[in-house]
Amino acid sequence: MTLLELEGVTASYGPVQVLGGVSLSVPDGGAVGILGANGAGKTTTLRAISGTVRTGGRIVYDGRDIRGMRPDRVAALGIAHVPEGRGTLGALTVHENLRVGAYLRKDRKGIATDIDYCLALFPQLQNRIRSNGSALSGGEQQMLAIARAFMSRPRLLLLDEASLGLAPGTAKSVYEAIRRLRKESGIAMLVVEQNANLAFSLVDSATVLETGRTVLTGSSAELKGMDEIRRAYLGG
Ligand SMILES: Nc1ncnc2c1ncn2[C@@H]1O[C@H](COP(=O)(O)OP(=O)(O)OP(=O)(O)O)[C@@H](O)[C@H]1O
Repeated sequence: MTLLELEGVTASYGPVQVLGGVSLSVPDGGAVGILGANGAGKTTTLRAISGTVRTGGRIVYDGRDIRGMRPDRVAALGIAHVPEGRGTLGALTVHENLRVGAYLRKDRKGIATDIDYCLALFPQLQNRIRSNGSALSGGEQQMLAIARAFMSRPRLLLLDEASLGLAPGTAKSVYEAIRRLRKESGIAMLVVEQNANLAFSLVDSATVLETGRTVLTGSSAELKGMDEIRRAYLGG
């Protein structure tokens, strides 16, 4: 079953149109990547879904058109966005950040269980549980941002450049945790990732954007076998 479908999505910042026709679909429980050069519109595509940029076209999630919906309503439908730059709350502790992620939930027991799960998924956070978000390393902040998104128990996770600015070993372990989260939770994922090797370690298929338009979609295996993809994204 298709969980999310974008058809001919356009988006503008003020008078400047930056998406001219993005189409992609994410199966329920699937993981899909968005590839593209700097400025191709990857981040804006995620913003179009979460309702933080003005959009046209069709964005259908779980059978309903969510285009133009307010971000808080989109979130309440089960879409969690981990933005580029992470967006953890620096003045709150790790524990408080996790609780903020669960703000719409009422199941206290489930929340406590899920906090334990996050700390098992990201053991570094366990030692930092009373530290402020601002005191964490870049890698720990990224882990916290993902964990906080999980705390809302989303059906779809929008993940923007989770490896940005991290040392290669840290980026790798963050992606290992995301793969585990995917396997254990079944959350569908739409993933923007500059490091295509990391992206392909997680996603089943990907869409390639060029100047705000979808130009190619294929399974990870198909795309990795294409010369132009290897040259542009895989360094080979
Ligand atoms: N807030 C904004 N106001 C105006 N223009 C913007 C804004 N954010 C992005 N843009 C422009 O929109 C275009 C698409 O940007 P976007 O960030 O979606 O691309 P991207 O593929 O995610 O690239 P990157 O990898 O560099 O983040 C770019 O030309 C960018 O300069």
